[in-house]
Amino acid sequence: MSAQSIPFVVPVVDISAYVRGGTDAERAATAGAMDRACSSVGFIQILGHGIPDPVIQGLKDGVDAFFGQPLEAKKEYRLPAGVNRGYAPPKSESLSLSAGVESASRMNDFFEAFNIGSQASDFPDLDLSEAEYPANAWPAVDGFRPAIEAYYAEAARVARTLTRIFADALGMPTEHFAPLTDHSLDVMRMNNYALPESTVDLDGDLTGMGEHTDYGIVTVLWADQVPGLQVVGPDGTWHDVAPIDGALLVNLGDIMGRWTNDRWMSTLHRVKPPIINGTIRRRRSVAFFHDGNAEAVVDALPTCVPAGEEPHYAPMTVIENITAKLAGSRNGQLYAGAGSVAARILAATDRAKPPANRRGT
Ligand SMILES: O=C(O)CCC(=O)C(=O)O
Ligand SMILES: [Fe+2]
Repeated sequence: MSAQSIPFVVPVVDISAYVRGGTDAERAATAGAMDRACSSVGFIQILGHGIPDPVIQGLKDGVDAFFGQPLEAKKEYRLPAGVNRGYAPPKSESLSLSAGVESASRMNDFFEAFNIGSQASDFPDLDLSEAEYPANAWPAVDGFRPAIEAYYAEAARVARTLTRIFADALGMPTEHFAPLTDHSLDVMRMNNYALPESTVDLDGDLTGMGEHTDYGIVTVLWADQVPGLQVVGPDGTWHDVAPIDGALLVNLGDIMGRWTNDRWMSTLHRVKPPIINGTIRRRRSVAFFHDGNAEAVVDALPTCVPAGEEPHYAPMTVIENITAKLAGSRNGQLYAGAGSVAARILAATDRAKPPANRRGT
């Protein structure tokens, strides 16, 4: 069967054997399913994550309360460029630049976002840099902080559980990633895709969030079921993806690609929310990026480099990779080192366009 004729499915993996505890055989089955999912699609629907429904409801309510404020109120929570915290208004980022690809219209991603993450003060015993682990800026919105912190703690737990499954799936000791992620640079980005009616220019190059790969180890994504998220499948074309009931989406970031020497790949994705009767259908998502300790060196795992072969990438620290990617998305500097990510975007884009010389067929 050719790659073109394989139907695109995002595999579903139930991780309860690791969340609630299971037998060795159950955990081995989960790790095997994870390996197949990560080697083929790089996006996974996970069930059995154990996040209580009220925590997810609190997250949705908090996101609605924050983004429901007037733009001017939200802008109070804007932090200086380069600080990955606080409010990011629409059109302040261009994700495709992070991946080393020029977008047709720079800084045209219309999502607005609010970011929180791990702070130096969370680790008083370590001498962490405030620049790398900046302090959060909490908005004065009733109930927002406790609700968002409750979900953040759950997402962090799920991300760490995933790294244990990954270690088993890759033939490494289960706790291999623990010392590399004990003060992980984690960021949680709450995304709101909406534009006031009067600002929607349907002739423009309207992008919810430009094509990109995530930067870190793994992303745990809560999203509502409004369509918009698209993922490049093994056939090189874009496919719509929405979470099934009760599931979180999980996708691998570039660091996992480096650790696994491309046995697993960070998967390209973008967001194009539907436009119905001239208005954008509002869509929300919350991405928890688990990126690893800033100074952790990312070098191919020994189980992922066949005997006699060289690793595909030179060692790099977590912070070096994240800094280069953020310079792309935030400051408009093309990340020339994005390598295979840029090549994959260009290939996917080309395939999606009709051939130039085809007319009227
Ligand atoms: O909105 C989504 O579903 C995806 C968001 C995303 O890709 C990101 O924040 O990196
Ligand atoms: Fe993403």
